[in-house]
Amino acid sequence: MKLLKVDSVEETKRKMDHYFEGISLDVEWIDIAQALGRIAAENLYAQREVPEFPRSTVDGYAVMAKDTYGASESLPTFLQLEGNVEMGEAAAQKIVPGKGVYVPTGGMLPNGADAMVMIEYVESLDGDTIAVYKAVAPGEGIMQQGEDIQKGEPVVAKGKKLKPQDIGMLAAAGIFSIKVFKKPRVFVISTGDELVHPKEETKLGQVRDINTYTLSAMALACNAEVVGQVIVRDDFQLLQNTVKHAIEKSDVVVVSGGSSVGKKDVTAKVIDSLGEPGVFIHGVAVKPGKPTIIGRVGDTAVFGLPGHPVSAMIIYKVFVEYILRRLQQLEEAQEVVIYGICDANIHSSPGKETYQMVQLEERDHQWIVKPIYGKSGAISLMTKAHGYIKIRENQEGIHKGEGVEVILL
Ligand SMILES: Nc1nc2c(c(=O)[nH]1)N[C@H]1C(S)=C(S)[C@@H](COP(=O)(O)OP(=O)(O)OC[C@H]3O[C@@H](n4cnc5c(N)ncnc54)[C@H](O)[C@@H]3O)O[C@H]1N2
Ligand code: MOO
Repeated sequence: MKLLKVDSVEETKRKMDHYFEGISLDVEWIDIAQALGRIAAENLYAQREVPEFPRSTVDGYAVMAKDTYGASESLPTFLQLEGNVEMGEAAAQKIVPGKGVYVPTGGMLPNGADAMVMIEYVESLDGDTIAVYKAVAPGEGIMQQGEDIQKGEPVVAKGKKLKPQDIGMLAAAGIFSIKVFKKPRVFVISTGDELVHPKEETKLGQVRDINTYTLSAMALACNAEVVGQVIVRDDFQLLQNTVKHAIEKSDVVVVSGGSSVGKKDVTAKVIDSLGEPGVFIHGVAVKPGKPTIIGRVGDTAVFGLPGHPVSAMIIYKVFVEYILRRLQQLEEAQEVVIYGICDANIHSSPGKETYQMVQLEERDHQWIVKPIYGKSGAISLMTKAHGYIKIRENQEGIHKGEGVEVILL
């Protein structure tokens, strides 16, 4: 019987790993200025060291630390001033015992100097002599050559999603053009005889399409490119033509609706009709979202998500994002998790991994996690939720007062 035997979440992920073994996105070269959110397709190593010369981290005087030993507010050390270092210019001076040179923050440290005394602890006496009122240790107030980045050091690993700081790091390390994975192309289809475009007037019984909007937005949030967004009737031929076209244009096709086993639920048959290996999952032990379909046609992943807007979003997060991460060989988990204390007992569905929507409230420096309830057709549930908790299939719900992990939405 269909949908009576379903796979667990772990089994489903294992099967996805198996069916998508060796499939990944093509790569392209881009300028680092365009690389935010893109995923590095190779390990990158620094082409230069940073800083390229020892620099002062304060406004003050470059000295030999040992000249300042014993100096204090009541007993200063007197040094001969050897002029200034200018910003952006090489330091021409050489520090020998008994000498000091003025260096601004970021300026080059003259040869021989091994510490900086901040200007606050120095008095300029006659233009040639300075009184130093504080002892400094070697290395104080200095950033050594190569201290930030060593030449040849790994700066970005393959599979890293690039953040603003990574782009700054690449610029500093002398890398301006990088190989990244192409953005995954996602095609979103809503199927249902009842569905109409949300701008249209409806007749009784018709339903305005929500899923192409939420699912496309979720794809964009994962840095994917949305290459199609359409509504199709529950008609085998029509859906087959649309999914066939979508497969040709994309890496991931997401069909919502028609995933169950009703007479008009044709998504699984359509996927199977379009090529090998076809559907390898129909039914997952999750709540919501049990009738989930996952297949592969050629190198394209094809998903049949439950039509209910909440279920479609949850299944997208759990399985479509999993495949998007896999295709891009993304290293880090994308989920942002926080810890809190559950404010009420939560029931689970034995044998199913349950995703419970929650709201968060900060109380006494702690996050209080409150379950919120609604039908899986109610999109408002998702807008009210700050996140969700996962209750494992063998876990008997959660007790009030228990600590839980919340995955933020
Ligand atoms: N005999 C069984 N029936 C059902 C089972 C089951 O295990 N055995 N599972 C139920 C569950 S759970 C779900 S979820 C649904 C999923 O069914 P479908 O994927 O076939 O979804 P539809 O019937 O097409 O739609 C469900 C519901 O959602 C509305 N919908 C669909 N698409 C959209 C859209 N793009 N925007 C807004 N709303 C949409 C649709 O009008 C329906 O009300 O199956 C159960 N049945
Ligand atoms: O599992 Mo269905 O997704 O609850 O409505």
